Amino acid sequence: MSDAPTTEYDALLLVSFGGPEGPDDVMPFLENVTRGRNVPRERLESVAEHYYRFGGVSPINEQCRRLKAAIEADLAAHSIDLPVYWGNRNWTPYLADTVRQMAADGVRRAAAFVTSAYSGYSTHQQYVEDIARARAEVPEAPQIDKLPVYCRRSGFIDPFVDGVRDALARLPEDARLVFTAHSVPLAQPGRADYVAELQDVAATVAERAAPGRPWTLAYQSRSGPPSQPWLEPDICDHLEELAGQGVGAVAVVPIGFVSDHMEVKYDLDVEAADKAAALGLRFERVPTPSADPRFAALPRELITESVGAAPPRAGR
Ligand SMILES: CC1=C(CCC(=O)O)c2cc3nc(cc4[nH]c(cc5[nH]c(cc1n2)c(C)c5CCC(=O)O)c(CCC(=O)O)c4C)C(CCC(=O)O)=C3C
Ligand SMILES: [Fe+2]
Repeated sequence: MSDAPTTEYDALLLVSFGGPEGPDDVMPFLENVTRGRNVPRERLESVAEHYYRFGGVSPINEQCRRLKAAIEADLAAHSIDLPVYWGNRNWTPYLADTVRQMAADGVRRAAAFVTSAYSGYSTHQQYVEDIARARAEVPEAPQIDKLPVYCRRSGFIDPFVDGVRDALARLPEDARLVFTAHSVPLAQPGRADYVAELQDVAATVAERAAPGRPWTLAYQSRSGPPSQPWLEPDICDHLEELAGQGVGAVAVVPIGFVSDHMEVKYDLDVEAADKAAALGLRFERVPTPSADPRFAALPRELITESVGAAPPRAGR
């Protein structure tokens, strides 16, 4: 036994959504994501096209590899000896396989950092359920605690603040800020908490990066049957409305995402950017936190706080 203070955790598990890594992965991935969900066939086919346009490769896995490396670098810089594992809900490396490996390595209790910052069903509870399902598949699975929702933490907010300042510096004085997040059905459990957090994050980023500048919150990437109401306004409809009001430039801030997922690369960088061009709107898309060292420090900060003591030092 060492005298160093110990954490209750003996591993960190990075949990993400998962995405295809080639054209043959696209349909099986989409089937994994939508199993038991009410997503129309036409929607699946058009989303498949978004992936094919990028060679069937989602940016999310490379983002996870970079984030994992940045988290490892942060832990090492703080002399914290905690192995980092990575598992996905919907594609390889699957959560259950990672949990099996953790059990084989003797991990007893892990903290989970998920690549989604907010409360709500799609953004929080679904991750908790999928972690539980993966554990149920593995004999002697370690205990896995999801770390708290972190959307209000500076490690998440600060990179957006910097990005907004940079984007506005490239745009005319009257540019508007448009925050955007993934839409969800109005009936989805936890929707009110999700929206309240988004409004709070948007207000905080706007106030810090551009006090007094008008801003709005829009939604993107709607799916589900058209009869079902989802959070609005849609970003493209909203751009049209702004152009109609005489606005000439927008900085679009994807606060609903931690990295450049396909929803950012296609729904914003292609679809919304094309829409803006057609409307004669100047358009800048602000970067996501991605592998920013401030963001990569969050797992360590959250673990340290949850334990109320310093994590173990290397070489214990
Ligand atoms: C709130 C939210 C986030 C943000 C929080 C978080 O980051 O987790 C998010 C992230 C993501 N969603 C992703 C992909 C997909 N989501 C789908 C479908 C859906 N998303 C929903 C919500 C969210 N989704 C909902 C309510 C549905 C309807 C079906 C259902 O209720 O489940 C579908 C099916 C096709 C379609 O319907 O669009 C796909 C392919 C990827 C990977 C992207 C990549 O490859 O880079 C990521 C990061
Ligand atoms: Fe999604």
